[in-house]
Amino acid sequence: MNMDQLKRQAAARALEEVRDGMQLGLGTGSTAKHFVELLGERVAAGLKVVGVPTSEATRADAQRCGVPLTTLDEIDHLDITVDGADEIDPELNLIKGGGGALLREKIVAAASDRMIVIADDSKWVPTLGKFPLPVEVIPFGLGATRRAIEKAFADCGVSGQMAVRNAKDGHVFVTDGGHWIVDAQLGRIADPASLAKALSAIPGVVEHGLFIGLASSAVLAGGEGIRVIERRKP
Ligand SMILES: O=C(CO)[C@H](O)[C@H](O)COP(=O)(O)O
Repeated sequence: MNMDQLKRQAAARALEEVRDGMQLGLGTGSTAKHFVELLGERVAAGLKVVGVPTSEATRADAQRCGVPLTTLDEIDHLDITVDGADEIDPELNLIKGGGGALLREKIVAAASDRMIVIADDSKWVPTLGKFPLPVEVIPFGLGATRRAIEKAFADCGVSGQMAVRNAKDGHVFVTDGGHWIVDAQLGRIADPASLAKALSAIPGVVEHGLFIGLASSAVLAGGEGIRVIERRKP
């Protein structure tokens, strides 16, 4: 089974948790796209749900698949968000933002009763950090923000190269919110919760890709089948 089939399997398993009448957060990325497509098939067959997309790309996919959409201004909570991840550790802390949608993804996940992470099992890691950590920043004052980020890294015992993300056309990648992303190659993040806190305190940082304590469960599809991992209660 190839990677894409594994992603679809994980998405199909998460879909089993969806019930009639639910309000859903719709993630971003290739795995989340499978979920939106499968959800669209269920909607066509009569399932009643509404979704809040975490990016303009997912909005377009959901519209194409016939999934009714709403906003977090029109409803007061979401039952489940289903989203992918770039890395998942055994505490179900995540690195997200490889697709650049981390800000809306975090807002939507935080507004949800449950967040189900769907992935092929290559995303499962003992410690976060091999995947470059995305930090969404305001372009104004970027030099000062970068220095503050470097200090936060040093205070948290990590270091690594940072680069402003470019889009495929070679221009700076601009998020749906009009911000830039700095990707940081940290290698190993021993204490992701402390780093998340330190980054959140920097004025020019809009959001970062560390999702701490947000995921309720992870559905991992691999060659041996599907594993569902529930987050341990604190
Ligand atoms: O965080 C994300 C987008 O901002 C994605 O969920 C993450 O990058 C995983 O993507 P994929 O399912 O394509 O591997």
